[in-house]
Amino acid sequence: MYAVEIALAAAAAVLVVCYRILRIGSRENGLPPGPATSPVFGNLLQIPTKDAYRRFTVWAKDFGDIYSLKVGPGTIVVLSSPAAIKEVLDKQSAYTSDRPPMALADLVIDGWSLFLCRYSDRWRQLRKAAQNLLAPTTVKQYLPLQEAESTQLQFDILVSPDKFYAHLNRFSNSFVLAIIFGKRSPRIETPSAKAISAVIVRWDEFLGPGATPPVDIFPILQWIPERFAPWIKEAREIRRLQTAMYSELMDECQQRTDAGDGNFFMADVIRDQQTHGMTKDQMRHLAGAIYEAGSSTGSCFLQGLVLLLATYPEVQAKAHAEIDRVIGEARSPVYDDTESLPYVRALIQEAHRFRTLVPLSLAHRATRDVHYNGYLIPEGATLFGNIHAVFHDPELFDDPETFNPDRFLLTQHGTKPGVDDSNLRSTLIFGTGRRICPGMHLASVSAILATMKMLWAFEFRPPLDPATGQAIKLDIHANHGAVAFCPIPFKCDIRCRSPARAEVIRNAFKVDAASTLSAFEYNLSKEDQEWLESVRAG
Ligand code: HEM
Repeated sequence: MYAVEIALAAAAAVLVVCYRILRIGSRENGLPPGPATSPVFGNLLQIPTKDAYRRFTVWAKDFGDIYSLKVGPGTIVVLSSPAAIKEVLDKQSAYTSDRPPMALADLVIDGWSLFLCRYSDRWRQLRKAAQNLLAPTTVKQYLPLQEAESTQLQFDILVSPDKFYAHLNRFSNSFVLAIIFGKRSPRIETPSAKAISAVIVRWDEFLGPGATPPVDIFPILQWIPERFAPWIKEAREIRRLQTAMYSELMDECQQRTDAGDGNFFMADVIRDQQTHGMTKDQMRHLAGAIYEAGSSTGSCFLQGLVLLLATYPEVQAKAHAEIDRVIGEARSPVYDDTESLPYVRALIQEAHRFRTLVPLSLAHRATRDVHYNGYLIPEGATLFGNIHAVFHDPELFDDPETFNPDRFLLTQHGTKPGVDDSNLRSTLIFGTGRRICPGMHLASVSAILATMKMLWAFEFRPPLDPATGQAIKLDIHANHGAVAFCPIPFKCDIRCRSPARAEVIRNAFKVDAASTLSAFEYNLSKEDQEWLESVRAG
């Protein structure tokens, strides 16, 4: 009899445990609606590891501007309208500015990456230091260097148009490297720049969805023995490579600072080490994170822009016409021309809308219960501001799948005339609340300079099929990258618009840009030096 009671109690206990396990992944009461869940996994298996933002936007159509996804025991809340994003991520940013924990990423950066850092005193410390580099007033000082680097961009594309994709990488990386570490990379083959890019690609892949097991959702996965967990080996290797390359750059900065040289960010950070209260390792992380966040975003945007220009010749023709009318052929555009080129500005806004660079922004995390429209966003929930869904909402934008810069000439945010756009802001592409991109001023200047100069100089066409002579259709939606939406390398038929323009570019690169650029040509390789001497003398 006694044995039967024990057996019944054990069976009941097993049932309760099974019930509890199977309840994992179910949507709790009060959460916003969302797609049906499966036991244990919730919606985890429905979230694609590639281009998840597309599925997120489809779900926004099905479930509205706030919906939830269950990933195991965790909750994701996706906000897909300007009002929801403003209310939750901007206005309540005191409670929605954390980042989700990333145990595996921390094996690489020890929690010291500005863009992945938890909302904490550490983040405030990093952000304050970054502000010194990226505040609008400081950014103005970089204008001569940005002008000169974009002149080199014109020169590089003129000389080897087939390598335009790599030239855009160099342009973006070199400039950010120069303002942080006081050292530019003059060629796409510059050895240090190549090494840094390779590590950044590896790190980006490591952070990509599906690249590593979801240990933050199912902590039990952390106990997988290291010999069966290649991702741990990869984390250690990335950490080793990052440490080696940033330490080398930091050591150079230290030597220059000691020698009284150093009109660049890391020199200031080293000089003010006491004020910033950071160790050498932490300074290295600060510099590395800003470099990683700032270099590839710029090139991804410009590569996407070239893709769009080649695909939409009628848009390109309008931009050319405006530039020709305002600037003419005798000189290349400069930053001060921006105000006189409304169509080019609209083109940049539309490129950001159409190919939203960071479609889901970066994940935020709620640090306390937050409410929106009667729904609960529980403490600990991961939050995504689905910028892509906003920019592709047919209620807001006329024919959103058409690339049409004119919409930004019609209304401030490109929305349909008469639509309430009071919750939109032009900086939405740069994220939200206290975590908004600190590099946005720098990025905006780089984008307009490079766009004006490329349009003035070149015509971009789809590549020709060597066998048929016919234009090859470009895929404007093919992309790679874990966070930023970057076009997969593609070919483009690029031609200088006239011999007179080619001459202006050559002179500007050899004469005007040389003195500005050479101030950042530090400790160059022999090959880099020889190349610079030959192109400047030539
Ligand atoms: C077109 C270019 C760029 C775009 C579209 C962009 C977009 C973004 C977005 C969406 C975020 C996430 C904001 C959030 O969590 O709500 C972000 C964060 C960040 N961006 Fe940018 N960015 C660009 C260029 C840059 C540049 C040039 C730099 C620096 C040189 C930079 C540095 C950062 C940093 C450090 C963060 C992390 C901020 C934090 O977590 O507090 N970005 N960016």
